[in-house]
Amino acid sequence: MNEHLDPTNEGYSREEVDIEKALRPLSFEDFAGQDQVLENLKVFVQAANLRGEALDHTLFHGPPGLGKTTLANILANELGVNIKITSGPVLDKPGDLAGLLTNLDERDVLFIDEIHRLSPIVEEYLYSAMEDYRIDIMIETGPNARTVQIDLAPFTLVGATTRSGLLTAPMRARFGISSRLQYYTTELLTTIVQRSSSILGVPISMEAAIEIAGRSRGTPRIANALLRRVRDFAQIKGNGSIDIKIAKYSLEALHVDAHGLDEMDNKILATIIDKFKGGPVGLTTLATAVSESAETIEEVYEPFLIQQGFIMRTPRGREVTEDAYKHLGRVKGPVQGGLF
Ligand SMILES: Nc1ncnc2c1ncn2[C@@H]1O[C@H](COP(=O)(O)OP(=O)(O)OP(=O)(O)O)[C@@H](O)[C@H]1O
Ligand SMILES: [Mg+2]
Repeated sequence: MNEHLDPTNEGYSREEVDIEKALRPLSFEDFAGQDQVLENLKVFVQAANLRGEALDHTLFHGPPGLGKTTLANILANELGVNIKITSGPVLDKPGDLAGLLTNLDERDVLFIDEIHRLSPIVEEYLYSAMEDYRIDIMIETGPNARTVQIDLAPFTLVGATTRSGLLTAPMRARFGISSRLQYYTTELLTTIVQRSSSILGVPISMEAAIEIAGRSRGTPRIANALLRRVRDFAQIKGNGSIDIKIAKYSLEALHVDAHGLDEMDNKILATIIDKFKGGPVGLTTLATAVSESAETIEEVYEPFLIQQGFIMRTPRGREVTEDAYKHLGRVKGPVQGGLF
């Protein structure tokens, strides 16, 4: 989703990636929103610091761009430890993981992004590391090959996933702390846009910040990406500062939807309306119709559409609301009247 707005994607310049880094909050203090999650984490981190112990293994789940990676880094900062970063698909074999694990110092954070994509064999290998801080490693090869058990420094595994439904039960059970991140309100995103503008050194009016925030699909990553594009327009077509006029002009030029809905969001709504008379339609049927997996629809797209009041979940399936018809400029129900 919004891949073109994701600066971690290929095709983005070094500069964009650097900006992304500069905008990333580094402490609990800088991090806006997710109050409940943050409040709990602060307590757990303080307690771990007080006892000089490693923080419990922590799982962050929720849609893309809401701050999972950011929070993993913040945890390491607040614990005063190092962080090693890897991701599920990168860890091919247990040996890759062993190398990382044995290099961790006491209380360090090992961050595994996309943890639902670990191969089963690597995942299994991780269990004993998480539970007993112990792993088996193979030494020598051929006829002398044997495994020895080695102890690891007590560490914290931080896992992130957009698809918690794909995590295995044993994996999930090994996380002492599990937090689901929520979409951000326009108010929160407004403060994030203002903070980012001040880091970028671009003046922005309150009205403009609200406009950008409102079109960011509840997502800080999108808010920051839109801000950077609007900044380009302001510098080239305006006087460098962002007011409501240049903000609206730029968002129009970028074809950003008034609610920040992306292509797939709109496709889901249009499909329910056009192919299923507005619903209710079952999740798997809908998934097939829009060529996306049921899990992705359920975990990535639907929560935002429900939060925005475009979709309802009913016992018989998904239904669109009046607002969805309005948003797409459609008329609800059988066409009334007519010429004859
Ligand atoms: N609470 C926040 N306050 C300010 N900025 C934030 C916040 N959360 C996220 N951001 C910004 O949004 C960007 C995206 O966040 P992050 O990379 O942590 O998302 P993610 O949940 O890991 O996404 P993905 O699932 O795609 O990996 C960050 O670089 C950061 O600048
Ligand atoms: Mg991430």
